[in-house]
Parts: sequence; C-alpha cells; structure tokens
Amino acid sequence: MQANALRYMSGFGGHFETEAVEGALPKGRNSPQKPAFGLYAEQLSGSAFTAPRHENRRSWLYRMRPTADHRPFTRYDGAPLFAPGTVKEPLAPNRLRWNPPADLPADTDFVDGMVTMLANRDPSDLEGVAVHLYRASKSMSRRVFVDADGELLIIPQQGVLHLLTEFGRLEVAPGSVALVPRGVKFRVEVDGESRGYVAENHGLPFRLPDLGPIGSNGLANARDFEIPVAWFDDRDEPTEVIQKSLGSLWTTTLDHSPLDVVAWHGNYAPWRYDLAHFNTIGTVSFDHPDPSIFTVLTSPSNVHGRANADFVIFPPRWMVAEDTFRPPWFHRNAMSEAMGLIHGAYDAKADGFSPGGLSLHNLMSGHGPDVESWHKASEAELTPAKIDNTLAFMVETCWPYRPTQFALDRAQHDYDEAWAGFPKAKLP
Ligand SMILES: O=C(O)Cc1cc(O)ccc1O
Ligand SMILES: [Fe+2]
Repeated sequence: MQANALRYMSGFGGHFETEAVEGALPKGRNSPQKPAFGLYAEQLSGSAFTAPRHENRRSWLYRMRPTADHRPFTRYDGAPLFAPGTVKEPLAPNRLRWNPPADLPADTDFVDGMVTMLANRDPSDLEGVAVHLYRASKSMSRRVFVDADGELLIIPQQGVLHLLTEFGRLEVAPGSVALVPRGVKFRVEVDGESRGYVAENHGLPFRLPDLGPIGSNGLANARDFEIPVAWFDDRDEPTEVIQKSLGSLWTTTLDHSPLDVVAWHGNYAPWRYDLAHFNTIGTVSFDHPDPSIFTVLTSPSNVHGRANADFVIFPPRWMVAEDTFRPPWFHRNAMSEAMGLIHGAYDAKADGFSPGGLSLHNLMSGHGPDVESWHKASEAELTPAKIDNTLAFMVETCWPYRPTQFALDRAQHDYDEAWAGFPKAKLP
C-alpha cells in the first residue's frame, strides 16, 4: 500500500519520458554503449516493428537487470479457475446471466483469485477477448504476473487496487479502470477484500474510437488517461514470475524483483482512467441511439468497422428523448455482448442483474428490457429524467463467447423469465 500520493502524466497514447533517478534516461538515443549507472536498455514492443506510425507502440526501459536473465518456466499449478478453457460441448443459444458468484476463491491474491467466465478464439490467434472475475483479499507478495496473451483491462467493482508495474504505480478504485499492456509485469496490493472484472484482449491494443461527426472532443478524452511516472523496486530477494502464455500459466523464480525499471520513455505503458470523466453523448430529440455512442475503447478486427472488442459503459446520464421508448430496445445483434455492473441498477433490467454479476447475450439472441422495465418505460411520463447512481459496462465482440464450466454451472436457471409474459399486440 502506498502512503504517498502517486504522480501521473496525462494523455492516451502519448510519448512520455520519466526517470526515478536523475540521469538514468539517455539523452538523444535509445541504446547508448554504456547506459547510466550500468542500467540495461531494453525495448518492449506492443506492435510489429513495421506497424504504421500512428499504430506503432513501443517503450524503452532502463532497468537494473535485463528481462532475458531468467531460468526456464514450468507449469504453474495455482489459479485453477484462471484460463481453464471453455466448455467443449455444443453451446445452446440461450441467454445467460450470473449472480456475483459466492464461491470465488477465498484468501488468495489477484492471480490465484482470477476466475475465467467467458472467452472466445485462442490467444495465439491474436484475436478475441476473455472476461474474468477476480476476488483478491491478499496482496501479491514476492511475486508478479505478466500476460503474454494480451492486455488486461481491469475493472474494479469493490476495493481499491494498487498496481505496481514495471512502468510505475497506479491506484485504481471502483469507477475507474486500468490497463496493463501485453507483456508488462506487475503485482497487485489490496487493502482488503477486493472484487472486479478483467477483460483480457488478445487482439489489437485498445484505442480511442474515431469520433466522426462528433468532432474533436467527446466520449473518453485523451487527456483524462493517467500514466504512472517511473518507480522501481530494488529488491534482491526471490521473486516468482507467473506468466500467462498461449492460454496456460507458467512460473519461474528470479533472485530479484523484475519491477526494477529506473527510467523509461515511449508510448507503450499502463494507464488508469476515471469513468466519471467520460463525456456521455446521447439523443436530444428522439430514439435511443445504438450503444456504440458509449464506446470508451475499441480494439479493431481485420474487418472494417467490426470490433474485436469494444469496451462500452452506461454511466449516469440525462434522458430527454420525446415520443421514445427510452431504455435499450428489443434487439438481436450480430455482435456478442457480455455485460457487468459496477454499482446501481441497469435501466433495462429491473431485477436479477446485480453489481458483480454478469450477463451474456451472444450473437442473434433476442434480448432487451425485461417485462417490468418495458412496462414502466412504456407508461412513463417523458419529462427530462436523470439515470443516476449507476455504472454498467459491456465488452462487445464480433467473436461469440463460450462460457467456462465454472460459469455454466453457476448460470441463473430462470433468466428467460425476464422476458416471459409480454402481452400480445392487439390488432384493430
Ligand atoms: O443489451 C444491452 O442491454 C446493451 C445494449 C444497450 C443499449 O442501449 C442498446 C443496445 C444494447 O445491446
Ligand atoms: Fe444488447
């Protein structure tokens, strides 16, 4: 736990330079013959060397030992519910929903408390996304985690997380999210029982969506993303590195902490973002817009306009539409929708969708408001109304999700009842 206020730099995708010890960062070149203080220069690439300039992501790290100095990895036998693979049997086209599971691992840290609920594709396809829940009541001590399979979008629902990364320290509270890029080592300290969600993106890194006619401001503004300043952990003591690679967990032990980066520069780094800064845009006339209007981040696929993964939020907002059914409409989507709830209630579900819970509406499944929400919204007087004290999110993807066995075994048995008993239309 960090007593002092942490410092951050500002700007999504910016090029930063930061040093925790004066003089550690080389000037005018990346890889001098002899870096200051005997540090090692190491490039961490988040994109192909030849990616177009605006998509090219890399940082230069100046560290006390090179990452290359490690002994062989062997299979990690902890975290039994983290990335166990999804169910192999044919998946019925049912809508699925979960209460916050009461039996997430107890008395563990962030890594052993990870529980995979939904996944699609294979990490080695470099496409797809997985949705995990976590429960952590202990800080990670003398061990770090690194994900070679993708970046981690961490969405706390309960409890502040202290992320200690190779690039510096971040504090993330419910209502904020943090991103740890693919390949970045970190450990997580907690103040007490902490829970939340993680979207693991195997595809192209999340970026801010284009704004089109919205213009040059709006939705998530680049300046509100906070990037840590350099910090390091100078510890010569055995430190376990748990690495997720090609869908499995691996372990090796170093004789030092690998969070030993004294200075860095570049545009590939962790960040945090307070979702309260999201500039929510909606209709001021009529009709409920597609939820793409609420996109915080997008990871494109190879098909133009079809996301590998979109991170979408449903924050507090005013509803003013006239002659409009204001909540989400009934719909069937070509994309697949996983939803979570950070706090409050979601306007399309009067009941059964709780903070810490999850729902899955895979491609082409009919869904929308439950009977009670439909009834209320159909009869409501359409004065300006604020949807307040709520924060839901969606990880929408073009690849249909499959649940894990853990998830399938815990799905609500009666979710279809949410849509039972709609009165039949009466024709003239
Ligand atoms: O299904 C959901 O609740 C998510 C959603 C919200 C919305 O406002 C419009 C479409 C949509 O899929
Ligand atoms: Fe939907």
